[in-house]
Formats: sequence, C-alpha cells, structure tokens
Amino acid sequence: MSGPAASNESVPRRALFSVSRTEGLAALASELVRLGWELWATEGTGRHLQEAGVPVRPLSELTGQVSMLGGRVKTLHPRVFGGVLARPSPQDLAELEQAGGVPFDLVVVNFYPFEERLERYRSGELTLAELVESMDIGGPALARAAAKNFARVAVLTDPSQYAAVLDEIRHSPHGLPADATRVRLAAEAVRRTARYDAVIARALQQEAGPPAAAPQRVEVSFPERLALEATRWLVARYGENPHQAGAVYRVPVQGASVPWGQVLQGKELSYNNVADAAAALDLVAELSDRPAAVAIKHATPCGAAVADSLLQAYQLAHDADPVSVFGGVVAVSRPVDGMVAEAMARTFLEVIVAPSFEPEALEVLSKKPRLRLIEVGPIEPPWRRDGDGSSLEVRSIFGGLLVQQVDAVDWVDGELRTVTRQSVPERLWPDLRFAWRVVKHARSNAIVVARDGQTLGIGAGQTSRIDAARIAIEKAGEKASGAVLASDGFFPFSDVVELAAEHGIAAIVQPGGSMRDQESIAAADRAGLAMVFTGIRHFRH
Ligand SMILES: NC(=O)c1ncn([C@@H]2O[C@H](COP(=O)(O)O)[C@@H](O)[C@H]2O)c1NC=O
Repeated sequence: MSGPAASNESVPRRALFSVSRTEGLAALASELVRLGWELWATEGTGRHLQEAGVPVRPLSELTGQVSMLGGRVKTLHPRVFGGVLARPSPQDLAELEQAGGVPFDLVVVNFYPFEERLERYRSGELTLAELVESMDIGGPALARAAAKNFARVAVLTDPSQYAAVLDEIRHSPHGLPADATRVRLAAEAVRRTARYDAVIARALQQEAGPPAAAPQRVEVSFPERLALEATRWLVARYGENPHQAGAVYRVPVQGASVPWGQVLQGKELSYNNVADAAAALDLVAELSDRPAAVAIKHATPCGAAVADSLLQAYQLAHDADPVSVFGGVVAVSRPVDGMVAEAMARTFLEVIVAPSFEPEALEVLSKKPRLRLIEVGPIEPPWRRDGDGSSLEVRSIFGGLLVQQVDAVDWVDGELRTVTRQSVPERLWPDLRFAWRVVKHARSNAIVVARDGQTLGIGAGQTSRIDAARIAIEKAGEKASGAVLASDGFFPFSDVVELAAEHGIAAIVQPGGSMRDQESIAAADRAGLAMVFTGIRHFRH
C-alpha cells in the first residue's frame, strides 16, 4: 500500500502544521511520520499532535522565537516563510539555508474561526476586542505563500482534502501530490483566504456603520460617438427561441458578473440561462449584506430571502414559491457549502450562481452533471460596487441603443418619510427594506409582499398596479396578514392600499409622488396602516 517515503533518504519531506480545526489531523500526521516525513507545528497544534502520540518539532526551535503578542506573531518569520516560499532553485535553497530555514513540502493550515466568533460577538457573548483577536493573520499568509509556491509545495486548507492527498502522497514516486493536484489545492487555498477576508471585510464594514449611499444623481456625460468594445464569451445553441441564433459578449466591469464568472460544471449555458443568471445575480447582490438566496424564472424573481445562515435563506427562498422555483435559476450571496448543496440538489434547478462552491458542495452537486454552476467571486451590493454612480447600462432597440446609469441606489435613511399617523413598528423595518430591494428587481408594475426576510408574493410585469398587487397578495394568501408590501412606483389611486388593508398588510413602502397621494394616505390612516415614502422610484422594464 505504501509508496516511496521521500525523494531522498537523507532529506526528508517536511510538513508544517498550524490549525484551529484539528479533525483528521492526527491520522494525517501519523501516516506522514510513518512515510518518513518530518513534522513541524505551531504551539497548540503541536500539543494536539503530541497528545495523539505523533512526534512533531515546535516551530520555535526553527525560529528561536516563541509565539509573541498573545499569538499575534507565531509563524511570521523569515525562516518559516522562506521555507514555504523558496523556489526549488539552488539559489533560493542556498539563501534559505544561510538564513537558517528549511524547505517545507507541505503546509497544513486552517484559520481562526472568525465567522463562528462573529456570531458570538453579535449575540453579545464576545467583545469587539475579542472578535478582532480571531482575525487570523499568519494562517492566511501561510496559505497564500504555499499557494504561490505550488511548483514545489502542497497546501491543505480543509480536513476534507486530507484523505485523497495522503493517498496521492503514498502512491507518488516523489512522495508528493501530483502537479495538477498542487495547483488545484493552491486555487482552493486562495479561494478560502478570499472568502475569509470577505467575511472580515463585511463585519468591519458593519461595525463602521452603513456605507454612504451612492449619490442619487451623478452627472455623467454621454459621448457624441459611442464605441463599444466587447469580446465574445460564448455562442449559445440558440437565442431566446430555437429559431434565433444567440451569443453572449463580455464587456469590462468591476465586481462579480456572470460573463466573467467561472463555469464549474453543467450542460452548456443557454442564452436564457445567462440572462436569468444575470438577473439572479443582480437581485442577490442587492441583498448581499446578509446571507441571501433568490430564485428567478423568466427574468423575474419568484422567491427571495435573507436569513442568518445561507441554508435558512435558501430554504426560505425555495419555499416562497415551491412551484415556480422548479427549473429556476438560483443565486446566493455566500459560498455554497455541503449542506446548502444538499438542499439545492433536492430541486430541479437550471443554474446556480454563487461567490464560490466549497469542495464538499461540488461533490454533492457533481451528482447532477447537467446543473450549471457559475462561480463569480465575492458579491457586493450595487451601491457599494458602483459607489460613484457612473456605471452605464446599454439596451438595444431596433435602430438604436438606450444608455443610462445603472440603478445602483438604495433607499436613503434620512430621506424616508412616514406619511401615516401609524409609524412603522421597529420589527418591520428590516422587512420593508428587504421588500423594497426585491421590488427594484421585478418588472414594472411590481408589488412585493414579504415577511420575516422572505417574499410571500411577487406580482410583476403588470400593466396596472392593482393587478400586480392582487397577484402578490393572492400568492401570499393568509400570510399577508402582518406582512409588508413594497411598490416600485407610486399609487395613482387608493385601491392598492385598500386591498392591502383588507388582507391585513401592516406596512407599505412606495416612492410617493402621485397627485393623489393624499387619498392613499387617508386610506392607510383609516385602516391603521403605516406607510413610508422613499422619494425614489425603481421602474424596471
Ligand atoms: N500570527 C501568526 O503568525 C499565525 N500563524 C498561524 N496562525 C494561526 O494559528 C492557528 C494555530 O495556532 P496554534 O497551533 O498555536 O493553536 C492556526 O489557525 C493558524 O492559522 C497565526 N495566528 C494568527 O495570525
């Protein structure tokens, strides 16, 4: 069963261990020792291995420096980073030796559990200073360094990788994972550090308070002649219908987008898939300051939800309209893990768009080889992505192009006006904002009914607002009572408010600005309903 232990008996293979999650570690380490490897570890990791009876050398023996500043500096030392980053060239190896370092062939690292501790901070169990201490510095630095040096070093950043890599080491003539495996592990490592930093960035941003909303009116100048530079991304089997040819072109953008995403698996993307995936990404980006999930059918949302975890958000978005989601396109705001993937695999979906897919998720979803997975990298709300409001979007009509600024604005807290006697109960504000963000992405006339971070009914693409409201309220059914309602445009008559009141809607958000606003306000007051004007309209045609 065992392969060669090392390329050269006198120079053992070396591994550096520094982990927070110890599952599977002792089994990996003891097998490496059996294969003749020399193991080094940071303090806590070393203790865990020694207790399991695995011989390991403390890193301080190499650096001559014990961990300092309460653990803030452990591995950050030229002898450690030199040992990871030295290329296999005689010059690098000589330089490393002169500095007193040794080359590492394998780095096994996982990071302080920032996300878990963030939850504990939010529940008041930890202070901000304690949370800050769980921001891992050395671990991600080690992972990135090892990833950069994939030519010589393998990096394991998750226990799920141990068994397969160990197997490759056993059977490899050089006692190392294959070249392609090292590159794949490097990609996974960098994806993990990116995700880790994205979580920290979001937490810090929340600590700093809400970002300044994009200015609502930024002067943009439209050039006399418009030169469009686009590169063909794919030629689809056909366009919107089988008798139409279709293709998709890429244009340069900042931030996550479908055409610049990576298609990880699945049947070839169709023209409609790309259009729906882009609509799904647009909507989920709008909700991405929380774990969020959305489902799109024919460019229209059929379900959207935000929650404390992505799994919850996905289930809520799915359950928002379990009939329509069938054959839909789903987008989520956080990386898909194994559990979310299991839930997704229970429904027939056409496409899933996500910042990333964890290896366990890819394994689960690989059992649905036709399902298309698009990895787009970290997703940000449009008002953060398009902070200066200068991005333009282009639509073609017969004989021309329509060009406008992207609709990147969110509501501005200071400009909201409660126009009714009844004010909005504190607990309904998050739902009002959520419904407002969703209605922005539904075709006009659009009405969204929502409650507890879940859409209950979406009426979209209607030629009259009252029809949109009827559809949304009918879909919501009995759950409409106590829910909130958002409208992408103002109410020309009081009929929508009256219908909402009949079904027990508790609060309404709409732009305001109709000549007959007063009639809608009076209807809301008669029903004891709260209504808020945003002063912003979100038509989408
Ligand atoms: N500061 C450093 O130099 C450093 N180097 C590695 N770490 C992390 O410390 C943890 C392991 O430390 P220990 O073995 O002492 O329990 C790992 O999660 C690793 O990602 C560090 N911790 C924080 O940045």
